[in-house]
Amino acid sequence: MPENLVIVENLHKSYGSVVAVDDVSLTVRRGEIFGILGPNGAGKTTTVEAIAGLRAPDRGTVRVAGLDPQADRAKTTAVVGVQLQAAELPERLRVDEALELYASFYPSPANPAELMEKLGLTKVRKSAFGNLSGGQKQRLSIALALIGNPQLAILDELTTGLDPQARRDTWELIRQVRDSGVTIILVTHFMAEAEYLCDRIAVIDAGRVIALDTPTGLIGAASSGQRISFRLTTELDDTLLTALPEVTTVSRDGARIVVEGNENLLVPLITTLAAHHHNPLDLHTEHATLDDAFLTLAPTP
Ligand SMILES: Nc1ncnc2c1ncn2[C@@H]1O[C@H](COP(=O)(O)OP(=O)(O)OP(=O)(O)O)[C@@H](O)[C@H]1O
Repeated sequence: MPENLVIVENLHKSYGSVVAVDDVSLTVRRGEIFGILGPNGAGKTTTVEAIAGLRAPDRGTVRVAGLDPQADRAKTTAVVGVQLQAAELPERLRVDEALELYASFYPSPANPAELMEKLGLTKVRKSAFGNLSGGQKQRLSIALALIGNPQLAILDELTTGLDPQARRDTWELIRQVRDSGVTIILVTHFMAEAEYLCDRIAVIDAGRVIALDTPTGLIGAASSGQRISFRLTTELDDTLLTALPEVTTVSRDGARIVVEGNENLLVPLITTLAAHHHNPLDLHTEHATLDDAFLTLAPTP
């Protein structure tokens, strides 16, 4: 089996005069949770729709398990499960009916009862779609993406609108799905979600991939490292600190002194302060997060 399940090369798609995807290239490895992150309108949904065979690219190539999703539509449908943004079902359709209906579209579907059990839907199997909670609707949409026994599941804006507990539960579910052997592409706006779940992330902005790395790699590449703040009751000569090779900036935030620098900042900072009889109070260290990296990579205009 090839290691790369999805290969996208130089994908381009316009809607009239709007360039949705300008030039996207990426590969998704078998067995990973691959995140696609980007601001509104960046081209994320169009990219995953092209991978699923739901959009014909204007230019470029897409391969999923060696198939061309446009030319091999039927075969691709059997390989890719899609949970797209705001998927709505008829209000009165019951959970078990929805799964049985979707199962009938696939050549070798999963067993609906087993899937309901796995996704915690057994209790609500006789409930109508319209009566489900947000979290239950989301779990049903994941179940529908998995009913065809896909190799690849595409999940778009999976946890939007869910409360923190339901979001956490969904994250655990996604990990279980991956551990059962399904490769996952996750489109998300939530940095914490991408940081927690994804093995690698492509950051897309204005139709192009502007960064592609592990969450840790992205954070390291885009941030200056560490930020430490504290108060002093003594007067500080900033040059004491700016002279340290680990320090990049020294600034003030009200009464607090804020020092930014690399990951090794803490020890030289404290020893230098102590050597000059400064006693830092209320000291906080902050590490950069994916949020910081994202704002550096794709700042809002
Ligand atoms: N069917 C369509 N017809 C015309 N323009 C479209 C269509 N679908 C998307 N667009 C435009 O293409 C651009 C990219 O849209 P796309 O939905 O791929 O971005 P996105 O990154 O998924 O955005 P969001 O995070 O807001 O869902 C946007 O400017 C959008 O308005």
